[in-house]
Amino acid sequence: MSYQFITSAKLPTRHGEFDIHIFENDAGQEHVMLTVGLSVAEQNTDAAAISSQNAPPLQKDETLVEQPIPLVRIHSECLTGDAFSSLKCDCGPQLNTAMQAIQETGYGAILYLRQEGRGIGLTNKIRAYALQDQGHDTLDANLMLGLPADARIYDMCGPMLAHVGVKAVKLITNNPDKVAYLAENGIEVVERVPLLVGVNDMNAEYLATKRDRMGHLLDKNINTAIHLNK
Ligand SMILES: Nc1nc2c(ncn2[C@@H]2O[C@H](COP(=O)(O)OP(=O)(O)OP(=O)(O)O)[C@@H](O)[C@H]2O)c(=O)[nH]1
Repeated sequence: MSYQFITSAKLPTRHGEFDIHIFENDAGQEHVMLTVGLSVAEQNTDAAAISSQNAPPLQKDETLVEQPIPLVRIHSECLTGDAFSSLKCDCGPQLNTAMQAIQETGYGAILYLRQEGRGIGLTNKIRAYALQDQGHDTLDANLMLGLPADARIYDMCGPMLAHVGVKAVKLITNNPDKVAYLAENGIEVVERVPLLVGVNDMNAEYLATKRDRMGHLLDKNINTAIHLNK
């Protein structure tokens, strides 16, 4: 699958102003990147394309100040959590906290990947929720539908980060798959920043299942974690 940068613009939010960049894959699926303090890598700008046709290659400026490592969140789409403030998961609070943290550092990105429901899509996620209403956990519900526990891929992250010249990150996640993907694809994860926010009575079991059955790096005491509920 190949991924193409399409367009970008400014996006003011209640957390501060981001640049929003749209990428599309061969199937026309759109992925989104929000950035703060990151510039489009020189080889990706129109100016660079023109200058490379007409001028000798640019020499690296030895006097350039080294940039800090950007704070990055790879976030999979969750319509119910991100838009409707669902209490069944921690997605909305995670997104908001990450956006705020990245604004505070002034240097980073959110990669918002359109793989709803861990990649099984919205309709199947709601089918899985119906099974969860009957008492099944988040993993078994997917399996009972004949679907993988997690159908996501992270292939788009490399090209998206390359667009803004990012080769090393501080990654906000509890999911070891994301760390492994980046490491296997030449993006250094200098630090994993854990994120446990928005814990409530309705999602504590969901988080415990992700910890106990899906390998997520979450503390033993999810129930006693600070309830930020941002
Ligand atoms: N199938 C299914 N998907 C869910 C359920 N609850 C949330 N999701 C989806 O799970 C995904 C969560 O993705 P992320 O926010 O990237 O989080 P993560 O993979 O748990 O890893 P972190 O980086 O630690 O947050 C989103 O695509 C949600 O739509 C559920 O019960 N079933």
